[in-house]
Amino acid sequence: MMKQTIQIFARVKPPERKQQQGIYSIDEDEKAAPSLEILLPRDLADGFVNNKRESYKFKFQRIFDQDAKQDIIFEIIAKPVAQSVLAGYNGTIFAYGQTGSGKTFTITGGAERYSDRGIIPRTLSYIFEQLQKDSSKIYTTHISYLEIYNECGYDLLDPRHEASKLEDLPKVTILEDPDQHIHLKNLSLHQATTEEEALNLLFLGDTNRMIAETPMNQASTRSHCIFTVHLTSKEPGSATLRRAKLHLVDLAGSERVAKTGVGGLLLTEAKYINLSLHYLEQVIIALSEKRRTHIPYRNSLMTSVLRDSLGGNCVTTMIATLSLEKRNIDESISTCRFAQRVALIKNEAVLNEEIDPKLMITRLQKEIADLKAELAMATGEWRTEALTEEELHQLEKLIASFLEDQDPESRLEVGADMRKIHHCFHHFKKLLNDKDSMKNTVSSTTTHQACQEPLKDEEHTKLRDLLKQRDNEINILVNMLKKEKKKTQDALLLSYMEKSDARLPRNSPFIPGSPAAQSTSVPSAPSQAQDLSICRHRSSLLHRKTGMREEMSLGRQEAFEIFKRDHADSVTIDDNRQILKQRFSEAKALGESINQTRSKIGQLKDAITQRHLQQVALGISENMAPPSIPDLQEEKLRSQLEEEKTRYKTTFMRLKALKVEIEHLQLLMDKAKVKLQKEFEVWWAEEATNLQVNSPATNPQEHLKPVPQQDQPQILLRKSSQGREAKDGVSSLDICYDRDARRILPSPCPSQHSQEPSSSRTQLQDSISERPMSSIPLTGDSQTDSDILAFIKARQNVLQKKCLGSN
Ligand SMILES: Nc1ncnc2c1ncn2[C@@H]1O[C@H](COP(=O)(O)OP(=O)(O)OP(=O)(O)O)[C@@H](O)[C@H]1O
Repeated sequence: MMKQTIQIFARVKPPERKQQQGIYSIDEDEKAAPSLEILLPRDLADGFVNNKRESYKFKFQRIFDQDAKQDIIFEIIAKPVAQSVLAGYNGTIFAYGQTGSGKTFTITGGAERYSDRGIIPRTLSYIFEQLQKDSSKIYTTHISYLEIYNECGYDLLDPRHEASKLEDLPKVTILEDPDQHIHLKNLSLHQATTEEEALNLLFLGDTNRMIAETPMNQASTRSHCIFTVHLTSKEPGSATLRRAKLHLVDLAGSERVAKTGVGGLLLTEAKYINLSLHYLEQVIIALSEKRRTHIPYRNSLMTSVLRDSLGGNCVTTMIATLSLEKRNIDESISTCRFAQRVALIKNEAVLNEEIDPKLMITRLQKEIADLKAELAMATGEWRTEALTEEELHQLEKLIASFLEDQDPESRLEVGADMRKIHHCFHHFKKLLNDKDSMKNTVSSTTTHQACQEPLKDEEHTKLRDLLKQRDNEINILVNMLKKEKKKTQDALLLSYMEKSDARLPRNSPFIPGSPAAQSTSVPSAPSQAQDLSICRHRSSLLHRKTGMREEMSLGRQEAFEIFKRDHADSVTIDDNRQILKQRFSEAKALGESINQTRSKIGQLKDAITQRHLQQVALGISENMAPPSIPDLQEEKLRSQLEEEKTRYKTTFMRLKALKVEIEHLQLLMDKAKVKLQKEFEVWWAEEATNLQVNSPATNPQEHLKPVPQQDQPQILLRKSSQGREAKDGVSSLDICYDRDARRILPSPCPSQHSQEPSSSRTQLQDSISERPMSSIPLTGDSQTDSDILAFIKARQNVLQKKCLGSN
């Protein structure tokens, strides 16, 4: 049992603006625990009713200042909890703090850089690495991802997320068994056999969360997310199962309704925006007060789910995230106060062991059968019916293994069944008789041989050499067999890589035929299948949920391209694309180096075998026994072989790590793309509605009105995919909503995108950019019209920005 209070850590986020001096200080010198002192600026301190304090001091297990990197956070905070979980204890890490203080950054990680990955991906990586190392147990890992929004639970990994709105999905509800254990109905568990599979599940959940969010409902700041790793372990042959859960929790923003600031009531009476957090606070208060017996866990879904983590069977850690700027001082003090209360809560973590019911039943059945037989013997009621075929077969097997067993202490256990005991005696009698008759035959043969001439010494040596030669041949054959086996494994791996990495760029080091593909270990068949299905699921999700670019009309695609180019995230996507390219070429180089090392190893092995054969052959031809000291040249070859093997191992590990990084970067890029496309869809819908409402041309009659030639930018709608012809009155080709649009539409100011100056084009562009939207003739087809308007708007926005930028 591990008795421990909840560990509390603080992490200060780097400021968005220039650092304000003197708002806080960290005292690391204090021996027991470092302390964080928050200093109230004079103007704020005066505002606190009945409170002239100018500073507040809080103790934490450890305080991480602004420059603390994600790897340190993992090492100090998450790794010990992960280690407890691997040992069979439950673990929880939760981040608590106001909106924007860095909870998601700490728990999941930043969306930009690989080095920014947070506690979840790093913990997954660590856990799978440890599982791989430990062959003494059989482990099974499952993942679940729960979101609690407005006191309702949603399964972020529910495949129906694709097709349904959040509200339409079945809610996750609590079931409590008679032992007061909590079970969650409608929360799916997904097996993950590798780190990559687990990361894909994390990505799926995050994407589902992002997609369900609307501008009206910024769920990410108001919802709680609980990513859980369920780990089961068992020693081979044992009936005892160990189950442990690791909850990684990103809570909603902890800000309060009454952000009174100077006004006063703050810190004591202010109410949480979030009901679940309010109930969480009540549970924490109840737990931290010694005399309280009733803890109101049942009040909310979140406190019910986290029941074990708070005052129960769990190793729990809290990270207080702080955005220590002047405007956030009140919230920061609240967060620290909350943490101090949490630190008083004692948990008792126990190993969660249970007996595998199937194995237990078999064991008990056997025990019952044995006891029945013993009873029958004791009461003299022997069973008289003949042993069945199956029973006889089992008995023969038992006898055979008993006879084969070299251990003199071994026993033949047949239970208290006289029929079986009799059968054993019969068997042994028969064996004894057979042995006697064999002895007679053998002794007559040996007498006959003894009469023959004794074998000559020379013949002995020859036979011995022949034996050695055969040994060598066998060795060579075994090596050949090993090589063939390796080739088959490589072929399997290639086909796996071919499927799973079909989305990697052409120069991917993991594509079939590339060196790296031949050197990675072969994943198990079920894992491949699941992996592939997750990848497919991920990309289909990307397309379906975000309006699918291939389904966009051409105008909309064009507008999307402009929107994308102008979006702040496009820089991140481009940066990551560059890094990804670099990583690919690094991986390619590593793959090539691995391939070279592999062939070198093969050559060295061949050379060693040859050298060995030569030595043996020499011995045979010169009729000499092989030398007892090792051959020097062979020794040299062997040490070279060892060096190459070490090089192979190191390069292979580097390639493996690089592959994880590449996968992660791809996930980040996918995520950024989903976000971008989602934002575009929102913008598009808004713009189309606004423009259609404002534009007189939305009147179906309006577009038929003749427009004076000189006033009118003439528009040709060439929807090539539909083969639709240009409409009357809008027939000359000035603006074209196809792939050539950017070539035909010039910018009003010189830009990188339009390098061909043309006076007529400039005129045209001027007329478009200056013209109110309402004067642009439309087609009457609402879909097409919204394409036109949104496109022109997007284009104008970009052009205006560019002009501003260049002026
Ligand atoms: N330690 C840090 N280093 C660098 N950037 C950080 C750090 N912490 C947070 N950020 C950045 O600050 C912004 C807000 O952080 P984050 O989204 O993690 O806050 P949050 O507390 O989860 O907010 P919410 O309650 O809205 O979910 C993000 O852009 C994030 O990348």
